[in-house]
Amino acid sequence: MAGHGERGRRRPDPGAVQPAQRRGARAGAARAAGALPGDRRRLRLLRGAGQQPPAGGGRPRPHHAGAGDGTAGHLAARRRRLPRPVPGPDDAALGVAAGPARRRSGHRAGHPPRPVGAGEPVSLFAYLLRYRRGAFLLAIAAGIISGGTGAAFIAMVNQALAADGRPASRLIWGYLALCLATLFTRFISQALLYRLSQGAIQQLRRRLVDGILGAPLRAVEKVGTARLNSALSDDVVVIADALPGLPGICSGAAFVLVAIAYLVIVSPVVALATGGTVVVGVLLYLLMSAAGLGALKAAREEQDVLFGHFRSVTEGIKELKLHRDRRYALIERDLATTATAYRRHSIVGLSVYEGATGGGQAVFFTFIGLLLFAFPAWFALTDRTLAACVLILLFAVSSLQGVLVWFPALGRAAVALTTIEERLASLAPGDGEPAPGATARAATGGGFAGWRRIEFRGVSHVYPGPKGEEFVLGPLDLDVRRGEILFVVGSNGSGKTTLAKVLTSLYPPEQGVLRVDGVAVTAANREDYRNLFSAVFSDFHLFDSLLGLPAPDRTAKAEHYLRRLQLNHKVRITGDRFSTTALSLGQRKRLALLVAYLEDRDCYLFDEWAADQDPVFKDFFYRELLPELRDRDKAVVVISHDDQYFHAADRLVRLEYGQLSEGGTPDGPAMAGRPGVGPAR
Ligand SMILES: Nc1ncnc2c1ncn2[C@@H]1O[C@H](COP(=O)(O)OP(=O)(O)OP(=O)(O)O)[C@@H](O)[C@H]1O
Repeated sequence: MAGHGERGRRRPDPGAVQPAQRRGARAGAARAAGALPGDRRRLRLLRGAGQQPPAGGGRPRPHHAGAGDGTAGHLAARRRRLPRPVPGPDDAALGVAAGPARRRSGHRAGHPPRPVGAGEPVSLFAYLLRYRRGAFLLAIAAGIISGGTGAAFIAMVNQALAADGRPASRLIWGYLALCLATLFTRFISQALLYRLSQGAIQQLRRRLVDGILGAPLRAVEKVGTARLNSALSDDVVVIADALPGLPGICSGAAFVLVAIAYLVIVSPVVALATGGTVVVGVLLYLLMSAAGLGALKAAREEQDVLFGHFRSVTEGIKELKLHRDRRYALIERDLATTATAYRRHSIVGLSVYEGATGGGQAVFFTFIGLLLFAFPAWFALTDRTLAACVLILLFAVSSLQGVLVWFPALGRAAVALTTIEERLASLAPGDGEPAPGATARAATGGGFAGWRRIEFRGVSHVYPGPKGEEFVLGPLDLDVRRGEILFVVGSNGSGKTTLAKVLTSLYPPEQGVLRVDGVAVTAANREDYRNLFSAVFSDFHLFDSLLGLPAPDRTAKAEHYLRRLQLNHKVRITGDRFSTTALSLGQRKRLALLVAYLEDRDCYLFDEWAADQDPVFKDFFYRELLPELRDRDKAVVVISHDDQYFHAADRLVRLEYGQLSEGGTPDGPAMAGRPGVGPAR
């Protein structure tokens, strides 16, 4: 889009994103922690079988680190510039806190957690607690009981071993009851936590989708699709991968606690020493894992950069195949550098986590050694007490191992959650942006039925640019009328597409007013206003079905237009689905035009639609299709570089450097000598 239009009106932008910030933002995306293929397969199998990895031996899937995108200050600064939304009734109902990341959502599965500050880590436990406090506490309680019964089970084994002669029937029945209680509570805890965590994942995805759809287009453009895709697909998966660890963590921790409690009965001095050892082990673990978390965050920051390179590989495959040096530079320099940095941070992060886990275990084994070899000399412990203590501690260590092994996955999940919260925070809901679930009245164009004229008065839009410069569209005065074909022409980068986005109110005017028959377009009626338009932008997206179009006679109409657009030999419509969208660019644009026809809105906007059509169809478009729409009393706005068809316009306006030329009279060089181009009517 860069063109000499950029040289247009520039002025310093105090809030402009500076190059350093941009670099930070780019660098501030990432994934960490490379997965071991064997581990992935194993965990998938376990999950498929509805199991969790075995305590102690089970290893969570090492996946990606999640983390802040490394642009905490940048995001925080951006958030500060964004308007603070006013809490809506939905929010109150959902218990959503007012704040930058507050969502308006019809999704009722629990309360979206409060937004967090940039970089503030969000633990999975805290997230689930805020998501469904009651259910989560219940699941934790069941996990604790399950762990507790496990420890009681050990106590009973110990008693049975210590019993002289035949064990009492009370012990046998107690043993059976404990077996059942352990199995039952473990199942309940796991089932509850799986249910809860899957709901939380669904809600997280929904919050992201709602966040994207509820944010102003500019905010979404600024965050960038690569980062949003990475959050939607990758970060959510990282979190999902850590969730199966929760039941085992709860029961394992409970096991250790109950084991210590039992030790109090067996030997208070050993229990006290064990408690002290646990505190030392946990402190050591926390100290070491903090360093690991830092490395995982750094790896997560590399992830978005890496994803950007992957996108270059898939989307730029033709250019890369045709140019050896470019391919070499991308693969061997950019991609390799980022991949190496990502791998280095991941290895450091995961190794430190593993080291922390090993450190915790080492502390325990040292303690067991002390117990075996030093305690008998220091304290009066019988052989039987010593054996009982060692047995309990060995089980406790194995249980602890099962807990600690999940901690790297929890660390990555915390980083991923933080990243998602940061993305959501930078997608603050826009004033007048629709609640994503809203449909009905808006789809009909609502309050503007029977309108005749759209007016721009002093409308402007500013893109912050590099080095504090910016592109300014406007201030513009312009009318768009029904039953009229309006051409918007101008050189590359002069602001035509930007004007189209302002006209459709995808960019609400930053200054000036947009009116329909004298009624100002505001946040309250913006959704109705947008639904006046059918648009085919130059970077249009073609859905593979007639998504959202009313069913009555839809297929018959679609088939009619397929014939008119000469697509009937390529595409069929079954139900509401196109048989294919694997078409040439020109054909895809025709299919997008078909969808626009079926929408049957009052105002049609075509952004360089004909640019990819063959001469015959181009002629058909300008000479037949456009006049037909006008005759159906549609307002038709055509952005075009096809100067040989400018005569098809009823009125033509020219944009240069973001400014409309006087009166919209076509008098530029491209118009010289063209017939049929006249002044504004
Ligand atoms: N998302 C964006 N963020 C920042 N600047 C942008 C963005 N989109 C466009 N611009 C800048 O705004 C100016 C106008 O762009 P626009 O796409 O409106 O031009 P155009 O007239 O449609 O160009 P073309 O004829 O090449 O399609 C350009 O200088 C471009 O660099």
